[in-house]
Amino acid sequence: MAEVESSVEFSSSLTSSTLPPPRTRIFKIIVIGDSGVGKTCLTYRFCAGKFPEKTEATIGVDFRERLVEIDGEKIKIQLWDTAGQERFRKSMVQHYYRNVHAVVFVYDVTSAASFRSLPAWIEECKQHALGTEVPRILVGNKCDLQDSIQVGTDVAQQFADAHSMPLFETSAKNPTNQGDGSYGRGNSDHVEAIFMTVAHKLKSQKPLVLSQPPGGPGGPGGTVTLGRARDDGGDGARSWGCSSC
Ligand SMILES: Nc1nc2c(ncn2[C@@H]2O[C@H](COP(=O)(O)OP(=O)(O)OP(=O)(O)O)[C@@H](O)[C@H]2O)c(=O)[nH]1
Repeated sequence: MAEVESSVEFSSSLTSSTLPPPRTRIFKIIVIGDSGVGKTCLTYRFCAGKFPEKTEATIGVDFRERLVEIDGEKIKIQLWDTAGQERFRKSMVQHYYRNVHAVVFVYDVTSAASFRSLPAWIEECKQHALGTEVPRILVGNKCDLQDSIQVGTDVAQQFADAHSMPLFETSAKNPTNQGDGSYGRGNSDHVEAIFMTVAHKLKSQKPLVLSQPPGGPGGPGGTVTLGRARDDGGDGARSWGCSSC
């Protein structure tokens, strides 16, 4: 990070004709929450534009990325889809909390237990030195399952307010309006809007630049070795697992 910031200062003294082409900024956003709440489906929806036909429990961490343009600047949004199951997390946890720009906490609106787990996820972030200065949002997923809702909007909103986070309720499966107007707007993709909101917020802050480190997304000079474990195939999504797991 420091290296990048100093190179930006250096560049400002050059004329535009001598400037190197701008590097694409990368926003690293981690997505955390209980197993089964839909983290993989949400990240896949944003990066591949569809609901995955089949998912398996994430092992370690998968990451997916998508290049977007905000106010004329190309930005790479890198979503780190973390494992919800404790036994699949242990070895990776300390690595994916490095150089994080924003955190997305996910619960399942049809699972009160996943909502009750949120304080533990927030605590884990704290323990990894992620303070409130890092933008955080709360997402209630699976809103398409209207008949099975266990976590009402009111209680979720109270929780979000208490933790100074915006709340979004959505569905990775059907991110457009379900007819009652409770989530999604018209035909717009609500999941898309959620992640783009985070990206806009990050862009509007003091530049938080993370250059693509040589050897993968583990962070500049990171010691973690990430090896390709699975390829989702031609949709801009990539999956990685810890080669030592
Ligand atoms: N109806 C409905 N089902 C969903 C939605 N999102 C995810 N699911 C289903 O919920 C199950 C779990 O989804 P995943 O995305 O794998 O959950 P996860 O949070 O990544 O789970 P871990 O990898 O174990 O941490 C799958 O069967 C999905 O098809 C949604 O918005 N609506």
